[in-house]
Amino acid sequence: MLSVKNINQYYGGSHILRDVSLQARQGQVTVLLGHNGVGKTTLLKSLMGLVPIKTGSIEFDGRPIQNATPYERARAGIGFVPQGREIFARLTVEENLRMGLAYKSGSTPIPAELYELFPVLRQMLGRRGGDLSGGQQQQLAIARALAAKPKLLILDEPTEGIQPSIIKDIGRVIRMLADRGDMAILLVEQYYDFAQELADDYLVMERGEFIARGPGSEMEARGIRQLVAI
Ligand SMILES: Nc1ncnc2c1ncn2[C@@H]1O[C@H](COP(=O)(O)OP(=O)(O)OP(=O)(O)O)[C@@H](O)[C@H]1O
Repeated sequence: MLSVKNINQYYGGSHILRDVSLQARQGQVTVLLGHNGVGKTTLLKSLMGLVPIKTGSIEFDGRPIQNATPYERARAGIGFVPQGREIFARLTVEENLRMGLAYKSGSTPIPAELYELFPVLRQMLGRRGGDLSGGQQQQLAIARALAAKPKLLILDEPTEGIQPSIIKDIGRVIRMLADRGDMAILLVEQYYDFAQELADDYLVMERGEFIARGPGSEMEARGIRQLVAI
């Protein structure tokens, strides 16, 4: 589904991503862990085309996309839930969901399934995004990314600052989407228990490189909890 090979990225003279390679497969949750500032968000932004890469290739659905614009990548089927959610505070919940369909034709309906995944959104359709709680905004950000039915869903720290009951709901949705088998999920996460529970595969980044990777079932035995502990 997603195949990334030897990406190198720089901010000015700082070498941020160093020969990063990874795969995200359909029906699986690939979890990326690492301390603050190691380059996780930069990697996700590189995958979305929001920051340029110097070298390396990104293949999605069998096609190279490393030169495509963010818009083209979204259109190709990549949904992105950014760190901090980036909800449009002055737009309603419904308008925020419609933004997820912005590149589709005007008559494309908001999939009803989104309200089954996140029932709270249906009750709040007319409310402004900025008036939602942090957890509700996170659910809205995920639903907005799902509106266009992506084949790859990328999430950047969806549990950050969110209360435990909503974290559980979000975890359930991520697992369910992966188990359905038609979507690949790439999850950046610092909350170890959440990451371990969801991971089919894991990657650990340090200073722009992967220092550990393997099946999620082996995370505990391989001491990944200690490796990423703050
Ligand atoms: N726009 C930018 N210009 C210059 N340097 C940047 C920029 N954005 C990030 N950096 C630097 O690149 C490095 C990687 O940052 P990045 O945000 O990718 O890390 P991260 O692993 O996602 O951290 P966090 O968990 O805190 O979000 C950091 O040293 C950061 O200071």
